[in-house]
Amino acid sequence: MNNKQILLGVNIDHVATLRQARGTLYPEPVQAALIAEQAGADGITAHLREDRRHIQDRDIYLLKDVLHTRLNLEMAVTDEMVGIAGKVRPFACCLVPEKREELTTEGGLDVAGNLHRMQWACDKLASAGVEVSLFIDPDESQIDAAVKAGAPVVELHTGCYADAENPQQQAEELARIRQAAFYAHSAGLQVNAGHGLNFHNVEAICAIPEMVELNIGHSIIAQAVFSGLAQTVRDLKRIMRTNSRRF
Ligand SMILES: CC(=O)[C@@H](O)[C@H](O)COP(=O)(O)O
Ligand SMILES: NCC(=O)COP(=O)(O)O
Repeated sequence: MNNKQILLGVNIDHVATLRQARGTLYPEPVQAALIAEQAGADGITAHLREDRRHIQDRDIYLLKDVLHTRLNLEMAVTDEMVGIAGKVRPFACCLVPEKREELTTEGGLDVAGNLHRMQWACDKLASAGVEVSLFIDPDESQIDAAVKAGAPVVELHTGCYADAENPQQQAEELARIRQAAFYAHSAGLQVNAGHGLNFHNVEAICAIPEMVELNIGHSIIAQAVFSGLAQTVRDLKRIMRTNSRRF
């Protein structure tokens, strides 16, 4: 079992969404990242999408230079993105699926169906000193494939849990995540989770003892509109500390 408090990675994508909406220089995602760190974020996540709809290349290079915690670069498994990661050398890269037409990430990577490509990306990034995380559905076949691909970390996609339409469906999705976390930890993987987590649904995920880190973005930036970013991060960290079962 893990023996530390569960960690919070703050995803700042949607600070950049607000900036890109008008093509202004503000709000500055890098400023948001530093505020989040000072408020207790254990790391900063940023998703450099192929279409650059929010985070820009310059954001990633600046974040790498100024963060005091660590940068988790989310990216698609493409030659371009692996090349950028090799130049930036963030602490970690989380490999995610991308579809140009998607509103947001719609599911986990199909590692099992693209094993050689995933092995290639894991090898390239590991040789650059980057910790690789694979963003996957809470599915044992994908966990097995992540081990074969050589990734040390998986991030379990919590979107179906977050988007559940009723308490029964949410309970079923939570059970899937719990089982996947146990299975992945038993396989020697570090277990993270993310997507769609918020102040109302995060407690049950925090209570999963194998859970090491949660990456949360959209709900933090949304709440920050009302409470401010620093206070929002402090509030969420308090909820996570209270409900964490890591010992
Ligand atoms: C992989 C994931 O769930 C998010 O980290 C991802 O960043 C979502 O994409 P958008 O930030 O573009 O909504
Ligand atoms: N990988 C999940 C993440 O970084 C943030 O996802 P969301 O909280 O913006 O849905």
